[in-house]
Amino acid sequence: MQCSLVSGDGRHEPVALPDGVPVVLGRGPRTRVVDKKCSRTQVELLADYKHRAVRVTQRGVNPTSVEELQLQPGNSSTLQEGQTLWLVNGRYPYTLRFLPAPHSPRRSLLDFFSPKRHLPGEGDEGRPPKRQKAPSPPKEEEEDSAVATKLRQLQETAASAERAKGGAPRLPHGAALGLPPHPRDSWEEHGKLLVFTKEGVVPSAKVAGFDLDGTIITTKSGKVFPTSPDDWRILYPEVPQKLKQLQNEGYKIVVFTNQLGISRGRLRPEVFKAKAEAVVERLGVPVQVFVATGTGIYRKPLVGMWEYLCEKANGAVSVALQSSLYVGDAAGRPPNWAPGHKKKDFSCSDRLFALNAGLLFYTPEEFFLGWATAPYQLPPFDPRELDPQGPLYDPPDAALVSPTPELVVAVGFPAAGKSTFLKSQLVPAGYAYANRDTLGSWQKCVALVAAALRQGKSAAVDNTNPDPESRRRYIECAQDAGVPCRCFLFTATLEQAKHNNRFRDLTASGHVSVTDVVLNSYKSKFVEPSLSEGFAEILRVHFVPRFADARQEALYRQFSEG
Ligand SMILES: Nc1ncnc2c1ncn2[C@@H]1O[C@H](COP(=O)(O)OP(=O)(O)OP(=O)(O)O)[C@@H](O)[C@H]1O
Repeated sequence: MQCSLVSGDGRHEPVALPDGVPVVLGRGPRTRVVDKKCSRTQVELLADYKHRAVRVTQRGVNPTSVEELQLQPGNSSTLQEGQTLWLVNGRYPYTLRFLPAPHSPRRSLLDFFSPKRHLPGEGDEGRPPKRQKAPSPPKEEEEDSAVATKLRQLQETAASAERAKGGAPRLPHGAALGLPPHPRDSWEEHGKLLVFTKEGVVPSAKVAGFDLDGTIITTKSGKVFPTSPDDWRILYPEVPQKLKQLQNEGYKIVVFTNQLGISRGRLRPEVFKAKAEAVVERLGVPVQVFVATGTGIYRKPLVGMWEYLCEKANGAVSVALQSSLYVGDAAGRPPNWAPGHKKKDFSCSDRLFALNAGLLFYTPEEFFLGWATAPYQLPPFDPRELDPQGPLYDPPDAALVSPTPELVVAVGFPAAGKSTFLKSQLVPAGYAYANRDTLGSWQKCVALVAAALRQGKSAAVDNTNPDPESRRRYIECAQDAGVPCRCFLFTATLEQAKHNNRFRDLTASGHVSVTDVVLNSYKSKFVEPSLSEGFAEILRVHFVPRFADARQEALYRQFSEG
């Protein structure tokens, strides 16, 4: 199981709350709270997985609240799923997310952000679910930034004007706050990200995001891929009208599109830019377009484009996750998902992008045509479900480290986590370490291991060792030295290894990226290790997630490929 605290105004990534481990939260880079009224150690949170709740203890001077209940310094209360925690002075809302959800291991994040699925246009003019009412407002505030203070005052004035009119407080839209619309069409480039902002785009707390191909447009030719730059048409006649309606309701309209062809040299950036501008022109509403031109953090389903929007391309207006939405056709729908729709979706990356970001998700047919929710499948490996409290290895009564000399031979997929585990568990206990990637050949590994055993030391071999032949060299080494040889079988699956490999590429550890060919070759060569090969014991080593910091965890917990 996994528990995290989700920022209700999307200020930062969810914070993991391990079972029974106190986590202290307050002002600082982790929460991006700069308000001096919030202590750096404002609250202590203690997750209780058994009861799916979190004990909240106020450590700061100013009040933390759970729903309407204001705490005092040193006081505690229990935060349940569905309730809101306000970090200080009725500001900075958070909700809890436990995964997997009860009775539904595959329940999506959408359920946590919107208890009832809610299609815009269904009898309520597309308004988002009602927001929680904040407890008493802050008395006086000091922010590091005068601009942020001014903006917040404007936002609060706009909200109270709405309240005075008797309506529910509306979320800030730049126009209502007096922010000027974007003055002219512009393109910006940030590494593998292109951003187009149409004249008239205004920042807003409510964002309606859309994929481009297969969602807003399709090909005129009927082919899967466009045959020329002008081979496109609007997918459904309802699209422009629906976007106009969203604009009138105060949504900022944003397109997020993957265009890997640009970095692969198959699509010239100028050609794509001209097409994007023509599509926006045809839609007739101001749109901001984010284009991921290569692999990396900007490519959906990773949320780099979304974060860029929230942090750098929405003026100073904070995006409200619960009131925003995302529409895309890569939704993981199986074959025959609706009459006349025989083909399964080519991927699930749009749905996963929304899941990663914590956004409400709709397919184009659900959103533009009002169709019922279609069935879908998520990928077999779900990085959100890894349990940091899970067992490290089986059988649990085995010793991880031997008090007498031995040889440990690893077996597992590339990127299964072998090096990380052996270096953190065995090397600190004095084991010599042999790895073919660094030494250059298996012969050198054998030599290193033999020398260590001769000196009366233990040793560990960190190679994939998929078959008996690759393992036999080391077993014989141990037999020659008269010490036992154990096998550590890393249980991470192919899908997880692929995810780890992408994570390793993104975190720039200096390791050479492993291709799918290499991963699949391990799978085809793999023969389950057996005691009959000469092993004294076989330990099954599980992947128990451990992260250097919350940012690494936030990245790892995202679905990384559709
Ligand atoms: N317990 C863990 N928690 C979180 N991340 C991990 C853990 N173990 C490994 N990783 C990450 O997974 C990626 C792959 O891990 P590692 O390099 O240890 O795998 P490996 O099996 O040694 O790979 P290779 O055989 O290709 O050398 C790395 O980015 C690493 O940081």
